[in-house]
Amino acid sequence: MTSVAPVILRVLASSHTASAKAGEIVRDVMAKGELGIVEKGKNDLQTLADSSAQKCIIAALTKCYPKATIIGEEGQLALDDVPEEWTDISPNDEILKRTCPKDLETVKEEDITIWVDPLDGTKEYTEGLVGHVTVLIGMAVGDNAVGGIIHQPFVDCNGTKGRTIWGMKGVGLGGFDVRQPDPSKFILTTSRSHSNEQVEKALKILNPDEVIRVGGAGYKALLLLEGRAHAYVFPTPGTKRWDTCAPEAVLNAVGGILTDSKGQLYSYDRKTDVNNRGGVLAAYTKEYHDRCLAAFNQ
Ligand SMILES: Nc1ncnc2c1ncn2[C@@H]1O[C@H](COP(=O)(O)OS(=O)(=O)O)[C@@H](OP(=O)(O)O)[C@H]1O
Ligand SMILES: [Mg+2]
Ligand SMILES: [Mg+2]
Ligand SMILES: [Mg+2]
Repeated sequence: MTSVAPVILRVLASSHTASAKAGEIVRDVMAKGELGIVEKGKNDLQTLADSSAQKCIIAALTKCYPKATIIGEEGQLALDDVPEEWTDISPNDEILKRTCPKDLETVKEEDITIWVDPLDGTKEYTEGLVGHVTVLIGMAVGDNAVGGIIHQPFVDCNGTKGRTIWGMKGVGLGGFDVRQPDPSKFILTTSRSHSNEQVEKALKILNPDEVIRVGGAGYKALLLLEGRAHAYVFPTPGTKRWDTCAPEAVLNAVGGILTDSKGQLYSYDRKTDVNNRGGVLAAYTKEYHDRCLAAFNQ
């Protein structure tokens, strides 16, 4: 009899495939050109791609893991019109072959909370800045973000459309080569479309050599892992738990950190308030996270 991988690894492996399917949907909506933009709130958009990609991910993961809790940015969407092929996913083999960390081996399906942001960087998507767009699927056990997928629908990888980066603490990172940032520089990344006075004040205090303004929490986390920025700074409310769960887990997989702007970890428990009220401060290394905290506390 072949042994079955622990459920947390299987959820990560299935999420890998679901994110790629969602990415295909995001590309298809863009190719058809009918985005169906609706304004959910102030400077907060939803398109047909956001809702369709969420339906795909939630329908697929619910089918495989009915006892897990799944929370999606776009709320409760009816799943009765989801085409069969959107849910016909097989888990990623490379992830299934990995050794599960001891402390996650006994996690049960019902202990897992899955945070889904079907399209991170919607504002940028509607403006054609598709390189900023990611599909985010984060896995939490109790308060902790333990696994994450960051899928880039518009980045090609080895001849296939879309690139999927995955991470799990104690397992590592896949789909991406991390690079250290230039130690002689200090480069920050922040929001392109949701900045405000508080953010600009913090950037001034940190006095960076450069500020890279891009869309999406997922894309900003990738800039950290690519060594293009030293810290992700957004010291104001706006992002939600589905924006940060996957980026936090992926950063954690290689020793990175994501907290609020005071250095406090967020809880990803299913019952938590979804708002990241304390903002976001993230870095690939503790050194740069500490440097920002020290500057804020002066
Ligand atoms: N003020 C405000 N109001 C509503 N929503 C907000 C706000 N600030 C950030 N966000 C959401 O956070 C996601 C990332 O946005 P940004 O890249 O602009 O900013 S951030 O620096 O990552 O916070 C992005 O998520 P998606 O909705 O998934 O695209 C934003 O909608
Ligand atoms: Mg949104
Ligand atoms: Mg988002
Ligand atoms: Mg979104």
